[in-house]
Amino acid sequence: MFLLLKHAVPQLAVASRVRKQNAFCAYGIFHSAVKYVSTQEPPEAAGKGVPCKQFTTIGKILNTTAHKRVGFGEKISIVGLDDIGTAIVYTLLAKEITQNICMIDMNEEILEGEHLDLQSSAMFLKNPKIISSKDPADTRDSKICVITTGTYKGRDEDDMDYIARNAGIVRAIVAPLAKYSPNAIFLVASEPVDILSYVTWKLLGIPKNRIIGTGTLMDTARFRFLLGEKFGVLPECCHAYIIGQHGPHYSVPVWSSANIGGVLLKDMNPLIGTDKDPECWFELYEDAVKAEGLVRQLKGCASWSLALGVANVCKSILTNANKVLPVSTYVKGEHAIKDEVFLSLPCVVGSNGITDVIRQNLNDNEAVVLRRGAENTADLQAAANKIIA
Ligand SMILES: NC(=O)c1ccc[n+]([C@@H]2O[C@H](COP(=O)([O-])OP(=O)(O)OC[C@H]3O[C@@H](n4cnc5c(N)ncnc54)[C@H](O)[C@@H]3O)[C@@H](O)[C@H]2O)c1
Repeated sequence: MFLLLKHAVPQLAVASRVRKQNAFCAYGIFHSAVKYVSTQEPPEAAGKGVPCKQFTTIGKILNTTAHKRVGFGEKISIVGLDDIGTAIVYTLLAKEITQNICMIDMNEEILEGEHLDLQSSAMFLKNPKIISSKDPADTRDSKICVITTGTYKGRDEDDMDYIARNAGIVRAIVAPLAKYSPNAIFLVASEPVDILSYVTWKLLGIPKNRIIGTGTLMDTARFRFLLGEKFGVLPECCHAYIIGQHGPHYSVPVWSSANIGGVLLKDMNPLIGTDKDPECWFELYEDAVKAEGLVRQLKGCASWSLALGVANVCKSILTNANKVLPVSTYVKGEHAIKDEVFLSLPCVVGSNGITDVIRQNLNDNEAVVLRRGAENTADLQAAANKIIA
């Protein structure tokens, strides 16, 4: 079932949009007379009580008075529908994590285009229910709201200006989302992800277990990929984490507990991860955290990998799988962190969001870098605090 249009009616005043409108009419979905295409409602009679011929035909074939009940599963709303948001929607549908999606953006053309594209794939999916809208009211009763709105940092832009701008965007969207889905879990993917997770928590005042930032999930995924390549085993069998602040500056590769099949790498190579290691394993970490910037330089943004990561978190929530994932959470008090910040630690993710934080046995150096990242995040957060005060 595809629903659209209440809030995305094309602007007929613009010539090119008129052409687009006509093209869409062939599908009968963007025509103003057709508000909904629904598998749940029986066809209405057309005109003044005279049944439409088409519906008469349907009535000869089907018992149209019987309502067809379709189970769509729990609803996931994705806010921000450019490269990242679109990749997330596609991944959620293709991996059959939910059949109940709401796509929100302020750009009507993106909404229409993506909706039409996805509608064309209904035959290959499981007849999903997809709503496209500018109106946050359409996210009502979401189990998860994924935030991917944002802007990228300008080449010479000051950190504080960039943070303030993206905090302002989050401020504009999260309160209406929480109004319509008061029990939702908020999954923040927008950058800077740790600070925007904090901003979401501060603005909404909801329990911290219901705010999850993608944090170092992708740093860890890339780290495990590179380890897997070295050892010739699946990345998921490389038990290694990058924690702390997302990105290349204050994230922490936890070499002290990295293991393959229960064998600690540091037991085989006590210098592993240090700059004194003759095997230079620290380069794996450096490559992992630099990869996102490289992808961005080459193709705009790391959309597919992040989408799979987000889908993985969503699946753990919807199935109450209690997966342990390195995601951004409230960390004050963990590892002697004094600042009120969100950073990544291995977290247990289930139907209530983050239900536990794993207390890793970090070595002194790892704990120091983690705390330094917390201080740096708190300093940068000052720009966001001004916006949300
Ligand atoms: N967490 C990670 O690992 C990671 C990786 C890559 C990118 N990102 C971040 O993900 C975010 C999205 O990336 P993208 O390439 O899709 O970004 P983008 O800036 O191209 O797209 C953002 C979308 O949000 C929409 N939008 C902006 N303000 C809105 C509002 N108030 N209401 C509704 N829609 C609004 C825009 O119309 C646009 O479609 C960025 O913040 C980016 O930095 C995160």
